[in-house]
Amino acid sequence: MGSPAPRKLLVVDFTNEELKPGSSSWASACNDIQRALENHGCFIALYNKVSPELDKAIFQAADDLFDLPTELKVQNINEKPYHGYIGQIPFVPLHEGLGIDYATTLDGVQSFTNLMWPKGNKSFSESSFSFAKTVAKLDEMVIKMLFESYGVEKYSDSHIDSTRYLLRFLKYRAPEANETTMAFPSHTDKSFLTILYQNHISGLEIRTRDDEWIKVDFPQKSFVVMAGDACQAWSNDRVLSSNHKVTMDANGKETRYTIALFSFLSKMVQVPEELVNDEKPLQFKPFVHIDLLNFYATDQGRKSQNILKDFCGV
Ligand SMILES: O=C(O)CCC(=O)C(=O)O
Ligand SMILES: [Fe+2]
Repeated sequence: MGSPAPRKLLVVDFTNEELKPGSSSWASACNDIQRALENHGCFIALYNKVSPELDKAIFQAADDLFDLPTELKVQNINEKPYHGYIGQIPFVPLHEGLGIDYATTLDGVQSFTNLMWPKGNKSFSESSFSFAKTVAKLDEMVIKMLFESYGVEKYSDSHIDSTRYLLRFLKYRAPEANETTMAFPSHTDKSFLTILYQNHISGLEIRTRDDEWIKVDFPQKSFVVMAGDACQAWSNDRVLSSNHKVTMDANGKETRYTIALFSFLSKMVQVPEELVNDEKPLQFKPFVHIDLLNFYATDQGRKSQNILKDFCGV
């Protein structure tokens, strides 16, 4: 057994202009990212490409979206599980969320915007599109670094080319007196990576490998980058897709918003042969990414204590 993972999350500084492939800061960031994703399944990214204007606009967009009548919001339907409207759930009363599929394409953002605002909403569509594109750049950089850290950078371009992004607007209202503070129950993400951006209200907690829950207080304007189950499978069980949940402060008065970018692969999720050896024999069979979500949406999938083993274990 190795030593226990440190309780503090690693911070990776993407604002460093020297962070270019081939530089020493790039190489050490690659190692840091691998270690963080293996130990905790997530890290904090300092990334300054979201301007103060875009930051303001994206939370304004969230306000405008959640202010719409419920009858309209429930029309955000997607055949892919957990992609559309989620809310009005009695045991998760604080939470509501909506998702823009194909959020880094104009078509994806336009069709969502037109569904919610038949007369259009330029500021909503522009800020959502711009935010998704900007955060997807961070996602791409993390993929490049993670792949390089494992010596399989030759696969990163084809991985990036077949990535689809889902942008979710997540709202957690403050609990009323004597109401539950559990705002989003414990789960692992089914994505490859998830990148979270929050307003000034925290609430995210993650469970470490040693089964300890840690509160994630990330500096304002920074991001949490988290590995999903597909990344854990791809890495042949090296990376951790950590359990996480959202808990609101019982005495808090303000709404928490999270804008989350989830990445999914449109090609097979497959362990690179370089990550299989005698010490680490193949753990998972190749699978179609969306089938993992479809499995999770079944009774068996939801009850599973080890979804990857049950879904695609060798
Ligand atoms: O709001 C957050 O910080 C976490 C959201 C989350 O875990 C999810 O949508 O999968
Ligand atoms: Fe999550």
